[in-house]
Amino acid sequence: ADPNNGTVPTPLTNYLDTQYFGEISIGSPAQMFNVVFDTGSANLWVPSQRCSPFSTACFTHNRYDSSQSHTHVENGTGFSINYASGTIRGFLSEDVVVVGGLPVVQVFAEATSLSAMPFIFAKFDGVLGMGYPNVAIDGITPVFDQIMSQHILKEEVFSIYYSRDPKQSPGGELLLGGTDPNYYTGNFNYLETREMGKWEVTMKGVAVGAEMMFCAEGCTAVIDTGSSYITGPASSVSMLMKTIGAQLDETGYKVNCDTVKMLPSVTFHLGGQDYSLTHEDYIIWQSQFEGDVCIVTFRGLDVPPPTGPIWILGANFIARYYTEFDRRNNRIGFAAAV
Ligand SMILES: CCN(C(=O)c1cnc(C)nc1NCc1ccco1)[C@H]1CCCNC1
Repeated sequence: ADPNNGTVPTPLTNYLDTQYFGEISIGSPAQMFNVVFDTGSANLWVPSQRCSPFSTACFTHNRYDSSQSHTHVENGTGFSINYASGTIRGFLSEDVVVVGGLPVVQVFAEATSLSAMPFIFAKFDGVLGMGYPNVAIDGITPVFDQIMSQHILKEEVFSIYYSRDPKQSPGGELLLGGTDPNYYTGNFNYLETREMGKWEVTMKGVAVGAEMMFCAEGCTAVIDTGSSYITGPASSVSMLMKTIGAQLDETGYKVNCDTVKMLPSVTFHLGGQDYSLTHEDYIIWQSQFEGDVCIVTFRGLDVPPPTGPIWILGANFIARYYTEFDRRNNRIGFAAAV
């Protein structure tokens, strides 16, 4: 009998409340990798043993060596993926991938070049896309679709918990097949995904304090478990930051730590519900030797049409609102995280 009754948990590591990743294995014998479970993309990639020695981001991470795996199947098709934040190039391979103890035969990309920015800062090795198949590059069937076709999950959903306390262990949980009552309270509120095949919803407004400031006529919000921050159109975010007195420097927005307690909440109107973040949720307070630094976890990002303009709700939002991604009903559920 299945001890997890049709659900499969994977504990996640929380790195500074900005990177959350879990362990998978690829190949036989198992080669271990830390990956981000990313609803903002739909492909699996890990660094390759064959990556160029000049790719700093490559040799500082675990690399897949196909010559050491007797279940490896050659493919060789070219692969490249461009995130707003960086580029990955490589080629396709097939091997046994194990997620939460579940083996699937999976086509994935061996990355032979990773842009130094941002991947030299990555504590994870690769990315496991949890997006829909129609956004998968090279038309590859994503890992979660492979798992669904095994008909072992109680429900065709997966849920994500991100801890806000860097000292808490585990720092989060991916649960395939259901939701985990240990990590949320109250009921779920559901939103239909806006467009088939993307983890995005229609947002009805963004308020600062009690005042509606953006997206009053409606806009798109992507729920991206692989993004650290909340991003919005650069002009809107810069107005929002001015309202809370934040200054932009080369690493992002910061506020004077003395003002943090008085900062207003920022509220996202989604599906008839208000999802508010307080300063506890959107400020990362770092004590550094030259004094405390208070980072605002919002970033300006202009995504070009037709995809943009969009808001991206990332880890800081998910840490406050436990999120269920429902492939059966094409909807996203939010509940208050514990
Ligand atoms: C993974 C690539 N992503 C990042 O935003 C990103 C980049 N570089 C670093 C160093 N970290 C990132 N995310 C850390 C993280 C883990 C969980 C929450 O945030 C995005 C690209 C767009 C699709 N969605 C994912």
